[in-house]
Amino acid sequence: MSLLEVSKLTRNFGGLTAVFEANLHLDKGELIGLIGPNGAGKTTLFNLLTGVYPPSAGTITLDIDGTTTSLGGKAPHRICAAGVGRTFQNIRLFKDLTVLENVMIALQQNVPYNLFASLLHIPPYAASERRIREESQELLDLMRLGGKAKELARNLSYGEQRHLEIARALATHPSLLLLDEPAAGMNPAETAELTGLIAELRRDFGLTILLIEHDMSLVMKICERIYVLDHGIVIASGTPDEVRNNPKVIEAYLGEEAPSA
Ligand SMILES: Nc1ncnc2c1ncn2[C@@H]1O[C@H](COP(=O)(O)OP(=O)(O)OP(=O)(O)O)[C@@H](O)[C@H]1O
Repeated sequence: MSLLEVSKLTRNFGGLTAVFEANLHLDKGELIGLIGPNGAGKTTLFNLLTGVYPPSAGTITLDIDGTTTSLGGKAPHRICAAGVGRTFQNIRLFKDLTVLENVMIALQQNVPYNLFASLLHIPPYAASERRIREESQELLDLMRLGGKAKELARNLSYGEQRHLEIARALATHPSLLLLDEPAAGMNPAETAELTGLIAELRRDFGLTILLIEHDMSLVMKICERIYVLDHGIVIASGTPDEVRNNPKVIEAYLGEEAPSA
C-alpha cells in the first residue's frame, strides 16, 4: 500500500467545488509536486490532508509501516501526531520569539509534559528541556539557521523565515511533509539553495514530500512525479517531462507561466 492514498476527494464551499474527486498516491520516499494555476485547489487539498477542513466526500488513508490511519475529518493535531507535517503558504511563526524558541515549541508538542515537573524544574523536566533545546539547535543547523538561534523570528529575512517554517514542521517528526510554496518570495539563489536542501531532507530523513510550488525550475528539477490540478480536478499526472508536454496542462496554463523550466 502507498504511504498516502487519496481517493475521490471532494470539497465544496457552498456552491463552489474547490476539489473534485481527486485521486493521488504517494509511495514512501517519493518527492512529488502539486501544481496548477491560481485558484486550482492546491491549498484546499493540503487543508483537507491536514484536517483544516473535513472532506465533503472521499477518503484519505495514511499507511506508515503497516499502521493505517484514515485522516479524512480528523483534527489537525491528530493528523500531525499520525505523521503529517506541513508548512503554510502564508508564513506562520511566533514573530516575537527567538528562532530557537520557535522550533522548541513545535518539538515540545511531541513530548509528554508535566506541569509540576516543569514549574519545579525537577530533573526529568530539565533533561527533557535540554534534549528539546539540543534537537532544536540541530534542526536549525540543518536548515542553515544555526547562527541565528537567538535572533527574533521577525528579524529573519523572508527566505530565512521559510527555512524556519520547515524546521518547525520537521520538529513534529513527520513521515509525510507537505510544503506549501516553500520558495515563494525567494530570489533565484535562495531558491537554488532550498532546492538542494529539500532533496537533502528527503534523502537524510527518508521523508516522503508533497510540495506545492509555482517555481517550475524547482518542481521540474527535484520532483519525480507531478500532479496537475485545474479547477479542482486532477487533469494530469506523470514525470516532469510527461507533464510539461501534456496538452491539457499547456492549455490550463495559457495566460499563466507555462511549466517549461
Ligand atoms: N474557506 C474557503 N471558503 C470559500 N472558498 C474557498 C475557501 N478556500 C478556498 N476557496 C476557494 O476554492 C478555490 C481553490 O482555492 P485554493 O486556495 O485551494 O487554490 P490554490 O490552487 O491553492 O490557489 P493559489 O495558487 O492562488 O494559492 C478558490 O476558488 C478559492 O476561492
